[in-house]
Amino acid sequence: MWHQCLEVLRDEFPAQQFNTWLRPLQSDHREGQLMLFAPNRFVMDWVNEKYLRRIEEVLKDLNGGQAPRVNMKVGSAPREGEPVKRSEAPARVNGQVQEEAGSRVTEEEKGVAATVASTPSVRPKSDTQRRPVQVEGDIKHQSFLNEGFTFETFVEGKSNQLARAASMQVAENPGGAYNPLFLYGGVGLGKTHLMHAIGNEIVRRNPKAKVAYLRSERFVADMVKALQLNAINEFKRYYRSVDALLIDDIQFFARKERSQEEFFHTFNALLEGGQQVIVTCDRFPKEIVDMEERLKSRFGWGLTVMVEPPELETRVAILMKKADQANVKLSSEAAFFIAQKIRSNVRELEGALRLVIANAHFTGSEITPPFIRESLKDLLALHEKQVSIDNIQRTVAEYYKIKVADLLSKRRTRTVTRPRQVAMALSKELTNHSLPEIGDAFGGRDHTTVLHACKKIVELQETDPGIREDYQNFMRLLTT
Ligand SMILES: Nc1ncnc2c1ncn2[C@@H]1O[C@H](COP(=O)(O)OP(=O)(O)OP(=O)(O)O)[C@@H](O)[C@H]1O
Repeated sequence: MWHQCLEVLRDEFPAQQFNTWLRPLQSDHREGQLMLFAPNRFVMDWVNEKYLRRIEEVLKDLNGGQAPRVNMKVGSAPREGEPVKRSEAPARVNGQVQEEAGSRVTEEEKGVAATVASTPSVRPKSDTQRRPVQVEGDIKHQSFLNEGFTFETFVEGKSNQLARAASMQVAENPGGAYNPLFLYGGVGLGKTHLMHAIGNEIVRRNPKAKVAYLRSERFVADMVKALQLNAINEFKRYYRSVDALLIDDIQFFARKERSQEEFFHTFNALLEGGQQVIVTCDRFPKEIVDMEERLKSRFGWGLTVMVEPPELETRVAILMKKADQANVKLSSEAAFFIAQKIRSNVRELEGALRLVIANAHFTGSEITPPFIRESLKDLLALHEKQVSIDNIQRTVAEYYKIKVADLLSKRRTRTVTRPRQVAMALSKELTNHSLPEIGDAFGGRDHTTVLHACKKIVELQETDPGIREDYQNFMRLLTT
């Protein structure tokens, strides 16, 4: 019955919502009671609040008007014949992990140390006001939280609602239920902003809290330096002494084996001590290549949330807010015009607004759509040249003489699946969208389906000259 219920809900809710909240639920039906298992508390609370009523209604319909009792729990469903038990609570980590000599520092790690060490401190991404975080310990470097990156300055929209809510929860209860918090998504979408917002909020609530923010390069550089100076114990002590460790752009640890190992132990020690860990990454943990499995799986213990590209209304709201912060009057017509043209990410959106404001300032002009068009001429020309998933779908459908709707449909006949896989592989190669975003754009498919399609097409290009030729044709059609 739960599977039937899911089928009904799948048609009712947008794919993103369905995949985030409903699909991960597992069920166990016994003695007139349906137990739903959520992967973590956050999902459970959200489903309880937003979807449970509808779930009960659907179940009632499916059950001939009689509603089964529905309860929710954190954990996973017991297998056939197994008693119901609470599981999934992260197995506690042994803080006293045996730290053998382990991996050696790679040449790449040494290279990072050479470049990062020459910078005096961790540089925040923006030049706005910055505040040193209280840090102690023997490693004397500064780490900064950007004071301008707060929850108040973060504009909420559908695309970041969940990430914002989760971040807020962590800020209110660091080291609590959502540890670690893993924020992921494409470039310039606000992950760093949210991470700083959490740090700022933790310090606001508890001025004594020790919060360390750093990009992963800094961690690598500090570690290499500590090893060179025979000060690895100080390094460990420092990183393990913080109340919250915020590490930005963790994908940078790929191939840096010694850093991964060191981070793994730090991570375990912090979780064990009830200290909060927050990590950002440009992709879903399982998709990070050249990263140890044990580290990737540990990322998934707390809460993993995606920040998506903002939809039009959110882009407009962000522009209005940024203009307001800069004390510039921006009409909603002008904001709408920019938001419609710049769809890639918030950083570019901000850049475009800055350019328009500077131009208006120098020329004394009013910010109108024609003025914006002129100011952003070069940027817009570049955007128009970029390949979109939409464009890829249209081109592929036309080439194979099928409909775009077929590519997005659930149909699994060969005439449709192969073109669909080709279109997915092209989307991965030619656009900046992540695997989950591409999956979404193909009728709400899972990111693993996209990954499989990409691998399949690489394989086929080796073995099937027809596919190889098609793929090369598409590359030509789409990029010239
Ligand atoms: N929802 C939002 N409201 C207000 N500002 C935002 C929002 N999202 C992003 N920004 C702004 O966009 C800029 C880029 O955001 P940020 O640096 O946090 O992106 P990111 O996801 O960490 O990118 P990267 O992956 O490149 O590190 C920042 O100036 C940030 O303030």
